[in-house]
Amino acid sequence: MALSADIADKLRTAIETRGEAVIAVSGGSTPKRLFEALSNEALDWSRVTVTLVDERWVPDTDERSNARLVESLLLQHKAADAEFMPLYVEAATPEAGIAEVRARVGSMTQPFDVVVLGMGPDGHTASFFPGGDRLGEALDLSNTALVLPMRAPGAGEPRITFTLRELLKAQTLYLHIQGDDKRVVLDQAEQPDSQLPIASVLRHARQLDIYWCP
Ligand SMILES: O=C1O[C@H](COP(=O)(O)O)[C@@H](O)[C@H](O)[C@H]1O
Repeated sequence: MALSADIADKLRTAIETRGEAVIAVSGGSTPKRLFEALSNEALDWSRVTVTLVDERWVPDTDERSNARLVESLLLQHKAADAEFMPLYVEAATPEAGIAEVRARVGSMTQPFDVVVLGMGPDGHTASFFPGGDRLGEALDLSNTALVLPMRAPGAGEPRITFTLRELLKAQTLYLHIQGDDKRVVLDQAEQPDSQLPIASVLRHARQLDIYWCP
């Protein structure tokens, strides 16, 4: 509830200042209650664009789709008027669809006003997975690509993900995690020699607000 209220404030401020707001959210299981709360926040959702920080390469008819989660829980109630920019396009692989996705995400106002990252128990965030085939590229702060395909042993499907450089540009960056196990992973990531992907966010973020709940 606190994170939802905080995000809503940031979106309202962006709308007052620029006439629009852009938010990139994570998928997975953690954001469900956040999305339900956020979808009931009073603000001019018709001026808000919602996208994802990463996506599993499946259509939104698939239960694993992050877009499906956003559509079913966030783009409801007061937030039903928001515009959604999904990262999946109809192509057999993320490599085949990347040009279309790049054109789509390039049309959004950047930097984003709000980015909400999650974190998996393996220390991945967005689709920056340990052992990912393009992990180095995705975390390289000199890489100007907006999005990249990603494949990793622990990822299940092929993925598409915004790069770290793009996500760190956000006006407000949040990390949203739940449970004692993830708190332990976060503690590990805070060690100076940590190789966990989330450690790159902790090291390089100008500002990061961490929201944790049991
Ligand atoms: O696969 C993904 O996992 C992470 C973490 O998800 P959770 O189920 O542990 O909350 C998520 O942040 C990311 O967006 C998603 O694609």
